[in-house]
Amino acid sequence: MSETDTTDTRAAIEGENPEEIADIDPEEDSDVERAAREIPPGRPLRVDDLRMEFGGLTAVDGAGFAIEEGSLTGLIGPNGAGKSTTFDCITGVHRPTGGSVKLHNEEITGLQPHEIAARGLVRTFQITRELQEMTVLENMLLAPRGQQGEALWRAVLPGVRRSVQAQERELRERAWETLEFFEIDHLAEEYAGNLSGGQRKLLEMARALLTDPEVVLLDEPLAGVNPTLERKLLERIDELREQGYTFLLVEHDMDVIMENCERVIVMHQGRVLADDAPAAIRENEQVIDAYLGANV
Ligand SMILES: Nc1ncnc2c1ncn2[C@@H]1O[C@H](COP(=O)(O)OP(=O)(O)OP(=O)(O)O)[C@@H](O)[C@H]1O
Repeated sequence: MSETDTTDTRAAIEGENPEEIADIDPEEDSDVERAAREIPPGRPLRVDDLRMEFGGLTAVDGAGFAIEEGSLTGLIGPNGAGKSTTFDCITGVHRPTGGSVKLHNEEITGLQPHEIAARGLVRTFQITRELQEMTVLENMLLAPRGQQGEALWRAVLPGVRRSVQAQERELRERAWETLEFFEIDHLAEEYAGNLSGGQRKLLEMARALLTDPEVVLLDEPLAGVNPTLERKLLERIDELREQGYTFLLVEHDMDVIMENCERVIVMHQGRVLADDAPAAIRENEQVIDAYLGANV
């Protein structure tokens, strides 16, 4: 392998051109290439050559990117570009038909959503009709998966009961702390269905964070949120980033993306068209042609 090849491989790994990663044949790897493809410690989430086909339709067509720890990265693209399907493949809602998703270098491709959540990657979910009939606090207590308390039989075993009770207590404390963090603790006894659109978005975020994730995928968290709550939500995201949480955000509001994300990934027809800082994205001719046009 020539020095130029090595440089190109490293450039691809550093995220300068993630699409190049798909061109590397794993069978042909040297030790140097294999070592270089390990996720650097600062990149908890990595997607390589991701594909998702529904019958004859290719929704995701070899998408690849890596996300920096503690970052807020935007994922944008025109309708049907494959953003939601990419989220669904990362979080285990769909089993991708090709490619790989790694969390801290661990292969999580094709795992169930609760298995992925247990490893530290979650997404926000809309509060369903069923959850709307529960209080905010009940919504919080239902959120974490894989808690010992879920396995009821454990509670009847001697010795385990105490640990279940301790875990329940801890969960309640954490639920209250999280509600306070999002300033919706005063709504704890309110039915989720009575919350405003913005308050519901805060609850969705609070629920996701209760599992203590490292990486959080946000699917349009600001849709229908008034400017005051929008500011509050973005401030909370900033604080959480300082604590090391990592966010990947799908959002149609281009101002929010451009003003708050340090990096923007643009998808088009199932592929990554561009992956750069907002200022560079604004000026990228391909992006303007494919998507932004009059939006910037
Ligand atoms: N379950 C499914 N079965 C069949 N086709 C699907 C399915 N989910 C998505 N698609 C198709 O895959 C393509 C990508 O859709 P996707 O929802 O991922 O795009 P998107 O970028 O999130 O779009 P939007 O911004 O409109 O939400 C679309 O053509 C869509 O119709």
